[in-house]
Amino acid sequence: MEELIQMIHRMILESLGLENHYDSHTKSLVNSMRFLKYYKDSSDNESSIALSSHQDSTFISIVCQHNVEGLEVQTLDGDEWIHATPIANSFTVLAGEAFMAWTNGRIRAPIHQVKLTEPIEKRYAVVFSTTPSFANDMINAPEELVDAQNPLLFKPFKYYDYVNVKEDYGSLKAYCGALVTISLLLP
Ligand SMILES: O=C(O)CCC(=O)C(=O)O
Ligand SMILES: [Fe+2]
Repeated sequence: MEELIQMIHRMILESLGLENHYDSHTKSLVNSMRFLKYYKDSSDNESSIALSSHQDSTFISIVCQHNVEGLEVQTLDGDEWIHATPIANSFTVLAGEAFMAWTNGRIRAPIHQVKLTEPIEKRYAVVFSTTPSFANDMINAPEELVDAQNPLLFKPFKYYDYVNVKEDYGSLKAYCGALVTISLLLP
């Protein structure tokens, strides 16, 4: 799994022309694995939200749904939820806020949720994630990704400081979004 995660990081960095950052970037990662179990009340005939909508804080999360659907990803315009239908022998990869900030918004952290619909009563999932290491958790977009057309979107921040207060702020933008000034040229 670690190999797969590293490969995904490499593919993202290569697609952004950041090969020279690969070694320092991968050295600053830690891997984690979570086992999740969801229940739906059997008296509840409607679909129910088992995990409310959120953006992951991580760099990436690899979700294995064990062939029981439920993961839904919101479209960018916020109008629709796309079902991430489980496919045998495959995983769903989600980018998180750490990657969104580090790539200066090139990689988006989608809003997602878990919804259980009839007849599902129980669901297991395994999530493998990468986050910054405790020793080096500063998230600072490489200068190659910041220019006049792509101003810095998030001020440099310490990842674990943010994770500790994430619930109070509600979004990374509210925590450290950089002010984008728009100058109007009046005639
Ligand atoms: O259970 C899933 O499919 C997704 C879990 C998830 O989004 C999370 O743990 O952050
Ligand atoms: Fe998530």
